[in-house]
Amino acid sequence: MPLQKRHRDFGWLFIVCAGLFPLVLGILCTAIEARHTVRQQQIAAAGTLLAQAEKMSDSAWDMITTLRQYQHRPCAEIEETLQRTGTLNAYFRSIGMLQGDRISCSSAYGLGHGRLSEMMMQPPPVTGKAWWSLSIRGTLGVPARPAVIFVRQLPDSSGFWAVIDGQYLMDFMHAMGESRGYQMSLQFNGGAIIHSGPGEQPAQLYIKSAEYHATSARYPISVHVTVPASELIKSWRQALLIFLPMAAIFSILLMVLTANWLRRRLSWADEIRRAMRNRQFTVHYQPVYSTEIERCKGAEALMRWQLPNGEMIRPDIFISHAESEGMIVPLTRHLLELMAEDLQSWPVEPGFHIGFNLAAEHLQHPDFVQDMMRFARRIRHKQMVITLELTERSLIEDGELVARKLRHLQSHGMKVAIDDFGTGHCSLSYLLTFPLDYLKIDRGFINAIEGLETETPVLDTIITLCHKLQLDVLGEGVETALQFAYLRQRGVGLIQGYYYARPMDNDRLQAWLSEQGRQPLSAEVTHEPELHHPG
Ligand SMILES: Nc1nc2c(ncn2[C@@H]2O[C@@H]3COP(=O)(O)O[C@H]4[C@@H](O)[C@H](n5cnc6c(=O)[nH]c(N)nc65)O[C@@H]4COP(=O)(O)O[C@H]3[C@H]2O)c(=O)[nH]1
Repeated sequence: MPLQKRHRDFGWLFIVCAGLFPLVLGILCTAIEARHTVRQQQIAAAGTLLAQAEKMSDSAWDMITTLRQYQHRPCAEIEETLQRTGTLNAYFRSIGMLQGDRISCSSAYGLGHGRLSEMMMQPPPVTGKAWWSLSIRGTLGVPARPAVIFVRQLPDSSGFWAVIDGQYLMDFMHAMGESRGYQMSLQFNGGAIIHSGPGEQPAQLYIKSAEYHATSARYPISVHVTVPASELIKSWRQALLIFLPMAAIFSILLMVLTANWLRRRLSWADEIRRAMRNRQFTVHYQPVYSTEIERCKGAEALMRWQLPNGEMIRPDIFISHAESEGMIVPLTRHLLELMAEDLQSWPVEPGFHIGFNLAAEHLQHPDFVQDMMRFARRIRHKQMVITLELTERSLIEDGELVARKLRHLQSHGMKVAIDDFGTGHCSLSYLLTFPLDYLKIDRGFINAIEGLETETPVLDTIITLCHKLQLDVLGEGVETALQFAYLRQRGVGLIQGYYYARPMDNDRLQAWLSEQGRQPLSAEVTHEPELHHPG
C-alpha cells in the first residue's frame, strides 16, 4: 500500500477516534456522576432512617422510665394504666413488667402471660447489660410482623419492657424508598432484619446494585440502603440525556478540528512527497572562504523549493514541517541524491569541503550511517571532504549512540560541525564528549561586531574556546569587510556569508568557482555583497 494511502486511512481513524472521545468520556463521566448522586441519596436516606429509628428508641426508653413508677405494684392495679399508656403513645405494640424472665404484667394480656422468650419467640440475647434492645421477627400476639423489643432489668430481678411495632419502621422505609426504588432495612443489635422491599434483585448488564451501610452513634442500630442496578441505570440514563447533546456537539467540533489539522498535516507531507517526485527541490551552494589558504575551501548545500508557479518556499519553513511530519529523512536522502548529481561536474581539487545540514531525527535513524556512506561512495572519485552539519539539539538525545556513529563516519574521512553554535542547548561538556571538527558561530554573534579593536566578549570567548579545544572555527553570516577583518584578525579560519558569496544554484556555482574560487578576499576594499542572486 502506498505511504500516502496509508496516511489517509490513519487519518480517518484519527477523526473517528476524535469523534468518539467526548462520547466515551461522557458515558464514563455520567456513569461516575450517576453513582455519586445515588450514593449521596443513599447517605441522606440512611441518615433519615437512622434518625427515625433513634427517635423511636428514645420513645421506648422514655416509656420504660415512665414504667418504673409502677415497680412493685400488683398487675391488677396497673393493668388498665398500662393499656392506656401503651395505646395512647405512638409506635407501641405492648409494654409491661418482668419478674426474672417471666412477664409479670402486660398491656396486651394483663396479668402474667408466660416468659419473655415466649413473647419474643426467641431466647433473649445474652448481653450482660441491664439495658438492651433487639429487633425480632414477631411477637406471640403478632407473629408475622417484625418488632423491636426494649428491656430494662433491675438488680432485684424485676424489669420493664416495651415492644415497638415494626410496621411503623416498615411504612417509613417504604415511603422513603418507593419513589426511588430503594430497598431499606434495619437491625437492632444484630437481631432480625426489618426491611421494606422485596429483597435482593439481580444485577443488570454486569452493573451491581449499590449498597450503603450506616450505624447509629447512640444506639446499636444499623441501617442498609440498597439501590438496585435497574435504578442505577435509570439515573445514568437521565444524566446521559442531559449530557449527550453537549457531547455530540463536542464530538462534531473535535472531528472538524481533527480533520482540519490532519488536512494541513497531511498536505505538508503530501506536498513534500509530490515536490520530490516532480523535482521541485534544488540545491543551492554557498561558498566557504579559508583565511589560511586565501581562497574558497568548500561550500554548504542549502535546499531550495520552488513551486510550479515560481513561488519559493522558505527552507526554515519546509524543513521544520518536514521535521514535524516525519519527512526529514526522505527529504535529506533526496538532498543527497541531488547533490551527488550536481557534484559530478564541479571543477574542484581533492580536499574541497562539501557540507550539508542534518536533522536530529536522521541521526537517530538506524540507516543514518548507511545513508552517509552511500553518498560518500557516489562522490568518492571527487575526493571531497564531507562535512556533516549538526545542530546542538541533535546531540542531546541518545548521545552515546550518536557519538559512536559520528566516530565511525569520521574514520571514513568525514568531518563533523556544530551549526549555529551558541543558539541551542549545547553544554560545554558536549564539546569534549562528541567528536567535533568545526564550530560554526551563529550569525547573531557576528552581527555584534562593532569595531576592529572593540571587544565582542561572547564571540571572543567562543573563538578562544575553539582554539583551546583545537577545533576549526567558521564564522557564519559574515556580511561586511569589518566582520571579515575582525574574524580573520582573531584567527577564525573559515568565513561564510554574503560578504564572500551568496548561496547559488549549481550552474552559477560552477562558473563562480572557475572565475572567483581561487581569488583571495580582501578586507580593505569595500566589497558589496552580490545582491542579484535568487536564494
Ligand atoms: N542574513 C544572512 N543570511 C545568510 C548569510 N549567509 C548565509 N545566510 C543564510 O543563512 C542560512 C545558513 O544556513 P543554516 O544556518 O544551516 O540554516 C538553514 C538550515 O537550518 C535550514 N536548511 C536549509 N537547507 C537545509 C537542508 O537541506 N537540510 C536541512 N536539514 N536544513 C536545511 O534552513 C535554514 C535556513 O536556510 P537558508 O534560508 O538557506 O539560509 C542560509 C543562508 O542562506 C549572510 O551573510 N546573511
